[in-house]
This record gives sequence, C-alpha cells and structure tokens, in this order.
Amino acid sequence: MSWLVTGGAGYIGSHVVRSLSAAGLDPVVVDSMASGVRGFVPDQVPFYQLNILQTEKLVEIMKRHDVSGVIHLAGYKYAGESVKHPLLAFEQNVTGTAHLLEAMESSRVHNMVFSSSAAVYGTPDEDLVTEATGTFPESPYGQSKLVGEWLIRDQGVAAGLKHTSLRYFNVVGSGSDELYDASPHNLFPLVFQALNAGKTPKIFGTDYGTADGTCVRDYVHVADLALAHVEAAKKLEADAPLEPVYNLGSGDGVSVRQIMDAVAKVTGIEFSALEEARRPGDPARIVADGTLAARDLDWKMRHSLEQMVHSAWKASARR
Ligand SMILES: O=c1ccn([C@@H]2O[C@H](COP(=O)(O)OP(=O)(O)O[C@H]3O[C@H](CO)[C@@H](O)[C@H](O)[C@H]3O)[C@@H](O)[C@H]2O)c(=O)[nH]1
Repeated sequence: MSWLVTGGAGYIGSHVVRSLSAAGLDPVVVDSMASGVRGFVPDQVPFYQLNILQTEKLVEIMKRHDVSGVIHLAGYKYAGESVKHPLLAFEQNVTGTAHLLEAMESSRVHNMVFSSSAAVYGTPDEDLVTEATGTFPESPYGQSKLVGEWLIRDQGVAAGLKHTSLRYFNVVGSGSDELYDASPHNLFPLVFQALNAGKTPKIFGTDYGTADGTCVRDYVHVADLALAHVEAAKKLEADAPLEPVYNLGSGDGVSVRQIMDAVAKVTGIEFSALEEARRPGDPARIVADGTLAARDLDWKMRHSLEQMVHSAWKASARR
C-alpha cells in the first residue's frame, strides 16, 4: 500500500515525501512540473509527470501502486497573482481537485489529506485565528482553496471519503539543503535571492497598524509541517477521528522587519531593507492558534525562527 502525493516535486510536497518514507509509508509522486523540480523527488520514489486533470491516468496509477490515500498538494499557490489569473486558480484548485476525487472514487481510495491555506480566512479580526474563525477569502486563490475543502467534505458525505484539510500559515525553511522554496513571490525566497545577487531586500509597507508598522505573519518550518501530514495520514488509515480542518500555525506573530533582523543576524550581512509601498491584498496581521493540530496531529514547533532562516539561507545557495 502506498500514499499518492500530488505536487510531490514541489517545495512542500518534497518534504512530505521524505517524511512519509521515513515513517515507512511508501510515497508515489504525481506532479505536472509547472513549478516542481525533478531533482526534489528521490530516485527510489515512483514519479509520474501528470496534471491532476488527467483522471484516467490517475486511476491507472492508483491501481498500479495499490494507493490507500492521497496527500493533495498540487495546485495554483500564488495568492496575489491569482487576482490576475482567477480562471487558472479555479481550474487547478477546484476542477483539479474534483478530477482527483473522481479518480479516487473509482479506484476506491478513501483517505485524503488536503493542502489548504490561511488565505481562506482573509483578514481576520481575531488576534489568534482558530478553526471556528469565519472564512472570508480575499483572493481567487483563497476562494479556490475553500471550495476545495467544501468539495472534499461533500465527497465525505456522498462517497464515504475520510479526510482532513490542513490550513498552512507561512511555510518557510528547509529540511534538507537540496530542497528550497523556488517561489518568485514570497518573502523568504525574495530576500535570499536579493542577498545572493548583492541586492537589498525590500519591505512592502511600513505603515500598517502593527507594532513596527510592517505586516505580521505566523512562520512555520516546512519539516514540522510535513510531519503533521504523516500523522494525519496514519490517523486516517487507522480510522481515528480527525477534524475536517486544522490550522498549522505557531501562535506567534513575527513582523517583516523582525524577519529582516533575523536574516541579517544569521547571514552576517549588514543591510537596511528598502521600504516600498504596500503590496495589494496583504492583510496586516494573521496568526493562528494551532491547539487542535497539537492535540490530534502531534503538531509542534520543532524549529526556532533562527533555524528557519538559517536552513532557508543555506538551501538558497543551491538554486
Ligand atoms: O520581498 C518581499 C516579499 C514579501 N514581503 C511581505 O512579507 C509578508 C509575507 O509575504 P509572503 O511570503 O508573500 O506570504 P503571504 O502573502 O503571507 O502568503 C503566504 O502565506 C499564505 C498563508 O498565510 C499562503 O496562503 C500563501 O500561499 C503564501 O504565499 C507580506 O507582508 C509581504 O508583503 C515583503 O515585505 N517583501
């Protein structure tokens, strides 16, 4: 029996694949390679270059590998960019998820862990977002992730699918030097890309109503996040009860300026970040309560902020 990881050649997916293998659950990877990196998939792991819209091929793969569950990370992941590409975001995150669910139903695969996002909350009023906080997504990306959650829940009712959706907060760091975040739109890769090119990192917005005027986020280490997926997969296989959604956040808010300070300290590079205008669509603050995930998914921060910055910096040199 094995676990299919869609998007398994991506930054987060490749960490999940390694954690599954380490836990003795055999991963099989499907990735369209729209943003995946072939070298992120270990040689011994079966790999298929495939878009999740290709239902028949998915069915074939699920049968061939006796798949018992799916960790579904494939999708369109750029919140800000999705405003310009709503059709793409919905096609990949909603239609793609529907095709995958169809393939699962006809292959009798009944376990699913879904990669969702803090973006489903929009700009919450609460200091600490819980799973009961209202969902008011502000981008096509956030909307499409929320619809993905709904589809999965509905399939639970209609077809007996066992499932959980993990709402990621800001995922950073690296669990291994050869795995890096290649996103052209997020803070960590942009900061390191600038420093590696001898340029100065930028802060988008210094006039927010936060302690130092810059946006506050909840940063979590990708290797810790990957372990929560494995725990969810094991619980589903064991028929243990799980909540429909979990926040994967730390409960700690860190500002962009604090990240810049940590980067300067870890890299030893002295710089004064350039202060730019706000980036459209950025909430001032979003920080999560991860109590439920701690209770059910052995979720905890095994890495400090310094370790997140240090591991991301080391891995960025491989790009
Ligand atoms: O060069 C940069 C890049 C980003 N930022 C700021 O850094 C913060 C974090 O930005 P980013 O790393 O792009 O993350 P978010 O926009 O918070 O979104 C990420 O985290 C969300 C969950 O909170 C996920 O849903 C998204 O997919 C993921 O991109 C924001 O305030 C940005 O304005 C800068 O100041 N300078």
